[in-house]
Amino acid sequence: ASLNSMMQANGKLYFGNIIDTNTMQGNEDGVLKGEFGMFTPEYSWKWNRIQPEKGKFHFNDSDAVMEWAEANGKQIRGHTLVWHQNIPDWVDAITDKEDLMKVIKDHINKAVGRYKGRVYAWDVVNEVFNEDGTFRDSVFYRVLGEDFIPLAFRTAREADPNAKLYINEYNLDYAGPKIDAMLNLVHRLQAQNVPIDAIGSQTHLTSGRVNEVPAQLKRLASTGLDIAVTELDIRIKRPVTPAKLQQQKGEYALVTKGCLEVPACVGISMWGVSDQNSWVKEALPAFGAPLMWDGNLRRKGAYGAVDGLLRKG
Ligand SMILES: OC[C@H]1CNC[C@@H](O)[C@@H]1O[C@@H]1O[C@H](CO)[C@@H](O[C@@H]2O[C@H](CO)[C@@H](O[C@@H]3O[C@H](CO)[C@@H](O)[C@H](O)[C@H]3O)[C@H](O)[C@H]2O)[C@H](O)[C@H]1O
Repeated sequence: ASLNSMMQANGKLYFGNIIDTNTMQGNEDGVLKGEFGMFTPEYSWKWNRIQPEKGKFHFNDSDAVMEWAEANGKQIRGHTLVWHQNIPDWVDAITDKEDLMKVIKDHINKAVGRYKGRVYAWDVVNEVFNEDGTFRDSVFYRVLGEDFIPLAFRTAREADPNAKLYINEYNLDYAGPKIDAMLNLVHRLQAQNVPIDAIGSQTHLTSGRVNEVPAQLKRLASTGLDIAVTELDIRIKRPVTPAKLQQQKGEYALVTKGCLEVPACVGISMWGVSDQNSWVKEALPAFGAPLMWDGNLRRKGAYGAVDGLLRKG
């Protein structure tokens, strides 16, 4: 039984992972198709890929990802529409309110409209907060303040009334000003009847700092929205040792159990298959071995822990 089918047997919608042009025909293809049911495009659906120049849209790679999913009976979580990273310079340079609102609406209408009725969800806004709970600096916040968030959600809802609309963020894994700010923002959006359906907790974790995850998932669920673990990996401070891998096993089980125990948690998505191809390798070289398969695509103890937990049901 696949992780996806066992997750469904436990009353959830999916167990997912990432996909993109670099992995669609790669050596992970078999594991991706065999284990996972929901896929998040790793980079080809981001603004700098879809609209690198104003008014010029490139959908070749994003179409290929959508067609790969449909050809293999898989679903897609669109990622991501409004994010401070991977923004072309022409967007970053905008200073006029009306101009930026028009540009945001146009981008969302084109990107969401193209896959209308074909995607399960969209990460509408991504990573809007600093660690201290203040809003992160971005062209969106600089020019429009917090208003870019309701604008993005309302536009996405009109463009695809069926897609689940997410706000997605990292480091919501422990109590502190960032998750407090997220909860307060969601309450403000709900009070304004902004069409937000769910909160995505990326869950990029550091081994040894995992224990609060279940409690924080419960807090996110207290908003009444769906929640999901959207980008799971648990990186280990180097050197990676058998004892640390043993600890990681328990941590993968704890996060999975944390989602199983919260009815509002619809599913878990991983951010990669093999340790070899993880973003952690380049971005955080002091850490390693964050995923459930090793560099030779052998299942790690982490896989066994999750598999065992889901089988127990
Ligand atoms: O940073 C990790 C997470 C954090 N949360 C949000 C989530 O979206 C983010 O994911 C990472 O987000 C990063 C920025 O978009 C992605 O990095 C992109 O990853 C792509 C594929 O490797 C890179 O594209 C390749 O770049 C190469 C050199 O520039 C080119 O030669 C390749 O043709 C091109 O495909 C992009 O430059 C690089 O920006 C990572 O794959 C992806 O794992």
